[in-house]
Amino acid sequence: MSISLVVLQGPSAVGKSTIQSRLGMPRVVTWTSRPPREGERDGVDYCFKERAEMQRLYGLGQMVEMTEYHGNLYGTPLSLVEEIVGQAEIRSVILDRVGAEKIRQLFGDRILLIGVKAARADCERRLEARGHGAAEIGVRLSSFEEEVEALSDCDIILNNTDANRDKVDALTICLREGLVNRA
Ligand SMILES: Nc1nc2c(ncn2[C@@H]2O[C@H](COP(=O)(O)OP(=O)(O)O)[C@@H](O)[C@H]2O)c(=O)[nH]1
Ligand SMILES: Nc1ncnc2c1ncn2[C@@H]1O[C@H](COP(=O)(O)OP(=O)(O)O)[C@@H](O)[C@H]1O
Repeated sequence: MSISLVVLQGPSAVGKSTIQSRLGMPRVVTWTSRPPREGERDGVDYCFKERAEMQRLYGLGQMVEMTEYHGNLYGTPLSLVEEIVGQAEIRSVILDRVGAEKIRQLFGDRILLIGVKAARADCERRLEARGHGAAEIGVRLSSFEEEVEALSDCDIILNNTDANRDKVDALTICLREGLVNRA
């Protein structure tokens, strides 16, 4: 087994970014038309792009995949995939189900697809703490159940509830050590 890319998938606020940062692997920074949240930096959290530019590049075949998620575009430009192929180091990326499926088609067994879930009530609390209002939380969690169901295609599912935090931390470290030592 030789993994090139770890993909994290799951509903809003289940803890994908938290787990990604604990994995400690270089991150693939994808593109979005969503405006940056407070504290997010262009080129670090996402490359923040105009919707029209993303659509134009998609039309030119320069995006490997692109998806509309709750009113915003998210996508992976071809250049990022070329970067992954050219590097020995394992990278990580956060994608929704559409992106994960496409990347799996391209990378086959070279991806490890980690599904992340949590209790809906935990996610609501986390989104509230992140400063989202009730309407925004409603939108972000409107596809919660379908997104959790879609995780059945993942290689591993981490149940990142508030109560499981320490367990998930420990598992994430095991995963990192196992993957990096095998690379
Ligand atoms: N297909 C695809 N999905 C992406 C990409 N980047 C991010 N996403 C997904 O977009 C969704 C929304 O991300 P974001 O707006 O950061 O909200 P959050 O999940 O609440 O932190 C998440 O489910 C991500 O998995 C991408 O390049 N391609
Ligand atoms: N197991 C956990 N228990 C409690 N809070 C958590 C847990 N995992 C993540 N969080 C917190 O939940 C919030 C959302 O996590 P984040 O990683 O940004 O989610 P996502 O990337 O899936 O939207 C953050 O404030 C994070 O610190």
